[in-house]
Amino acid sequence: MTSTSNELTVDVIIIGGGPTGENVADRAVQGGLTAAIVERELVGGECSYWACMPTKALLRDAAVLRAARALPAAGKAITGTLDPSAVFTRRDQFASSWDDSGQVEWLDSAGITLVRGHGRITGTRTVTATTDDGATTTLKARHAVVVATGSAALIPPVSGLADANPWTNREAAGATSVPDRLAIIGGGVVGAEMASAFTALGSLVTLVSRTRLLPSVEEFAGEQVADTLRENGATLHVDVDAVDVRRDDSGEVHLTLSDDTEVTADEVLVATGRVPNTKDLGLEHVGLEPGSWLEVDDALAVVGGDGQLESGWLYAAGDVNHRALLTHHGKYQARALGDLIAARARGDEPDLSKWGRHAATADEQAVTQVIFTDPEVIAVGHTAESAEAAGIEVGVVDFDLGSIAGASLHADGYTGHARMVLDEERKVLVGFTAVGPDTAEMLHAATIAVVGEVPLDRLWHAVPAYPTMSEIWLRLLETAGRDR
Ligand SMILES: Cc1cc2nc3c(=O)[nH]c(=O)nc-3n(C[C@H](O)[C@H](O)[C@H](O)COP(=O)(O)OP(=O)(O)OC[C@H]3O[C@@H](n4cnc5c(N)ncnc54)[C@H](O)[C@@H]3O)c2cc1C
Ligand SMILES: NC(=O)c1ccc[n+]([C@@H]2O[C@H](COP(=O)([O-])OP(=O)(O)OC[C@H]3O[C@@H](n4cnc5c(N)ncnc54)[C@H](O)[C@@H]3O)[C@@H](O)[C@H]2O)c1
Repeated sequence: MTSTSNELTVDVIIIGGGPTGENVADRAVQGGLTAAIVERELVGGECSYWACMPTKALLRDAAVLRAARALPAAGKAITGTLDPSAVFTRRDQFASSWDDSGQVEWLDSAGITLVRGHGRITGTRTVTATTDDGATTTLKARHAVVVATGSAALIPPVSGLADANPWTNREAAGATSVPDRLAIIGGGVVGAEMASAFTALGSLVTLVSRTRLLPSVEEFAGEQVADTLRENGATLHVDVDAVDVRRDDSGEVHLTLSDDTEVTADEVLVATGRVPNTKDLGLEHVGLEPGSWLEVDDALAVVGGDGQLESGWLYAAGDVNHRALLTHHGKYQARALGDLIAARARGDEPDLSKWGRHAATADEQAVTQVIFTDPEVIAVGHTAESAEAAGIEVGVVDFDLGSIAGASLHADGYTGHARMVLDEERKVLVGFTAVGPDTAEMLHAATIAVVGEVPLDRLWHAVPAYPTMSEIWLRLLETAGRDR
């Protein structure tokens, strides 16, 4: 059988049909351009099938159960335990049973062309997509090529680990049974969320972390999550590395830690960060290093290379540019970039000023994140430490979230904490972090305050309703003092 080869010319080619790629294409089409997405696996990307959605579905039932158990009468009404198979069934729905036909329908309805296959840059404004059976499509872009190929789990060079058949986020998100004993290497967001999920599902979890738990957020938040994990039966080894991992003939996995502790488990999950999906992308054709994160300028145009990129036709958005490895930030970049490519195609100058239409300023000043652990962590903008490092005149204001009337109504024994980080010179909020059950939906108020650079004296006029947990804002302001 001979393989087929096709040719296609469009205005914009997007390699990678994850949330970022889909949104770049959508905005470009809305801007009057034609767009084609090249996707080698499932349209919808890591987020839809092996990351955000399925993992949050694994966590949700346990969160509801906990909330009910925190109230005496509701708690009494709960007579059973969590049924993992029912959790997995609902998770399957949220991963669309790993079938992307719904997303493909959406692409059709949005007027975006889908080309199945592995995309490689083969020249200036040229991408070749190759399917598993060797069929190729050569795509030419009139205006731009966007790399939105995302990231994959990093398997660190720990002796024996790669041969021990470790789980990555894919096996954890798609688990069909609950291991009796689960070892997790990595105490970042994936490690902490999956420790919460599998502890609730019934695994005996042992988490090994090189750093304190959740090192990217304020220390108090990681500490409360660590305390809760321990209370729920997990074992945490912090400030140690896994140095050796072996799976024996019986299927058990044995980990040796840098402090000589031995851990035995049924499965080991690697959650030690991400690598960019750029290894086999043809980057060498434009003088870039295969396997590297793609560095971009303010317009999200890829910088470096051997001179072929000078006319600014190659862009990178989402995880692959390493600005903020979060779906909502990838989509935010995508909206700015799709509009920017359309503007440049019309001959218009993009608006790259701070907070301008085509600038992804929030990636630098207001990254938002909800960590769906037990309890949840919410964060926007700076931590006290990162504000200090950025040369800001830092003011830190803390308050006990559990002492807010709304929180004590929400759950008996509610425990939580909140911090605002102030720029004392400009008298604005530059960061906010809180930890506590059911805080996720409280994040956006903080985001608006940070992005809007709302002066502190105006924030006093944003009156939180009584008795809600949002009264934390009033208490933080009172603690800061009106004449600060
Ligand atoms: C366990 C886990 C949980 C997470 N939870 C959250 C969360 O709750 N909230 C949140 O905001 N973020 C979360 N994230 C992060 C989030 O998943 C990523 O930030 C997001 O998926 C990035 O989107 P993207 O479009 O840039 O890349 P991806 O979603 O990785 O999509 C890239 C697409 O490109 C395709 N591709 C790659 N190379 C090629 C090629 N050469 N040719 C053709 N196609 C290619 C891939 O098949 C994929 O479909 C989580 C991550 C993990 C690992
Ligand atoms: N709710 C969410 O928003 C959400 C959920 C999951 C993942 N994500 C995103 O996915 C990305 C990847 O998450 P992640 O947890 O894999 O990475 P991460 O960078 O957040 O954490 C990795 C952790 O592993 C540790 N580590 C690295 N090598 C190690 C080793 N050899 N031994 C022991 N520990 C080691 C690091 O010190 C770090 O604490 C994050 O950037 C995160 O933003 C977001």
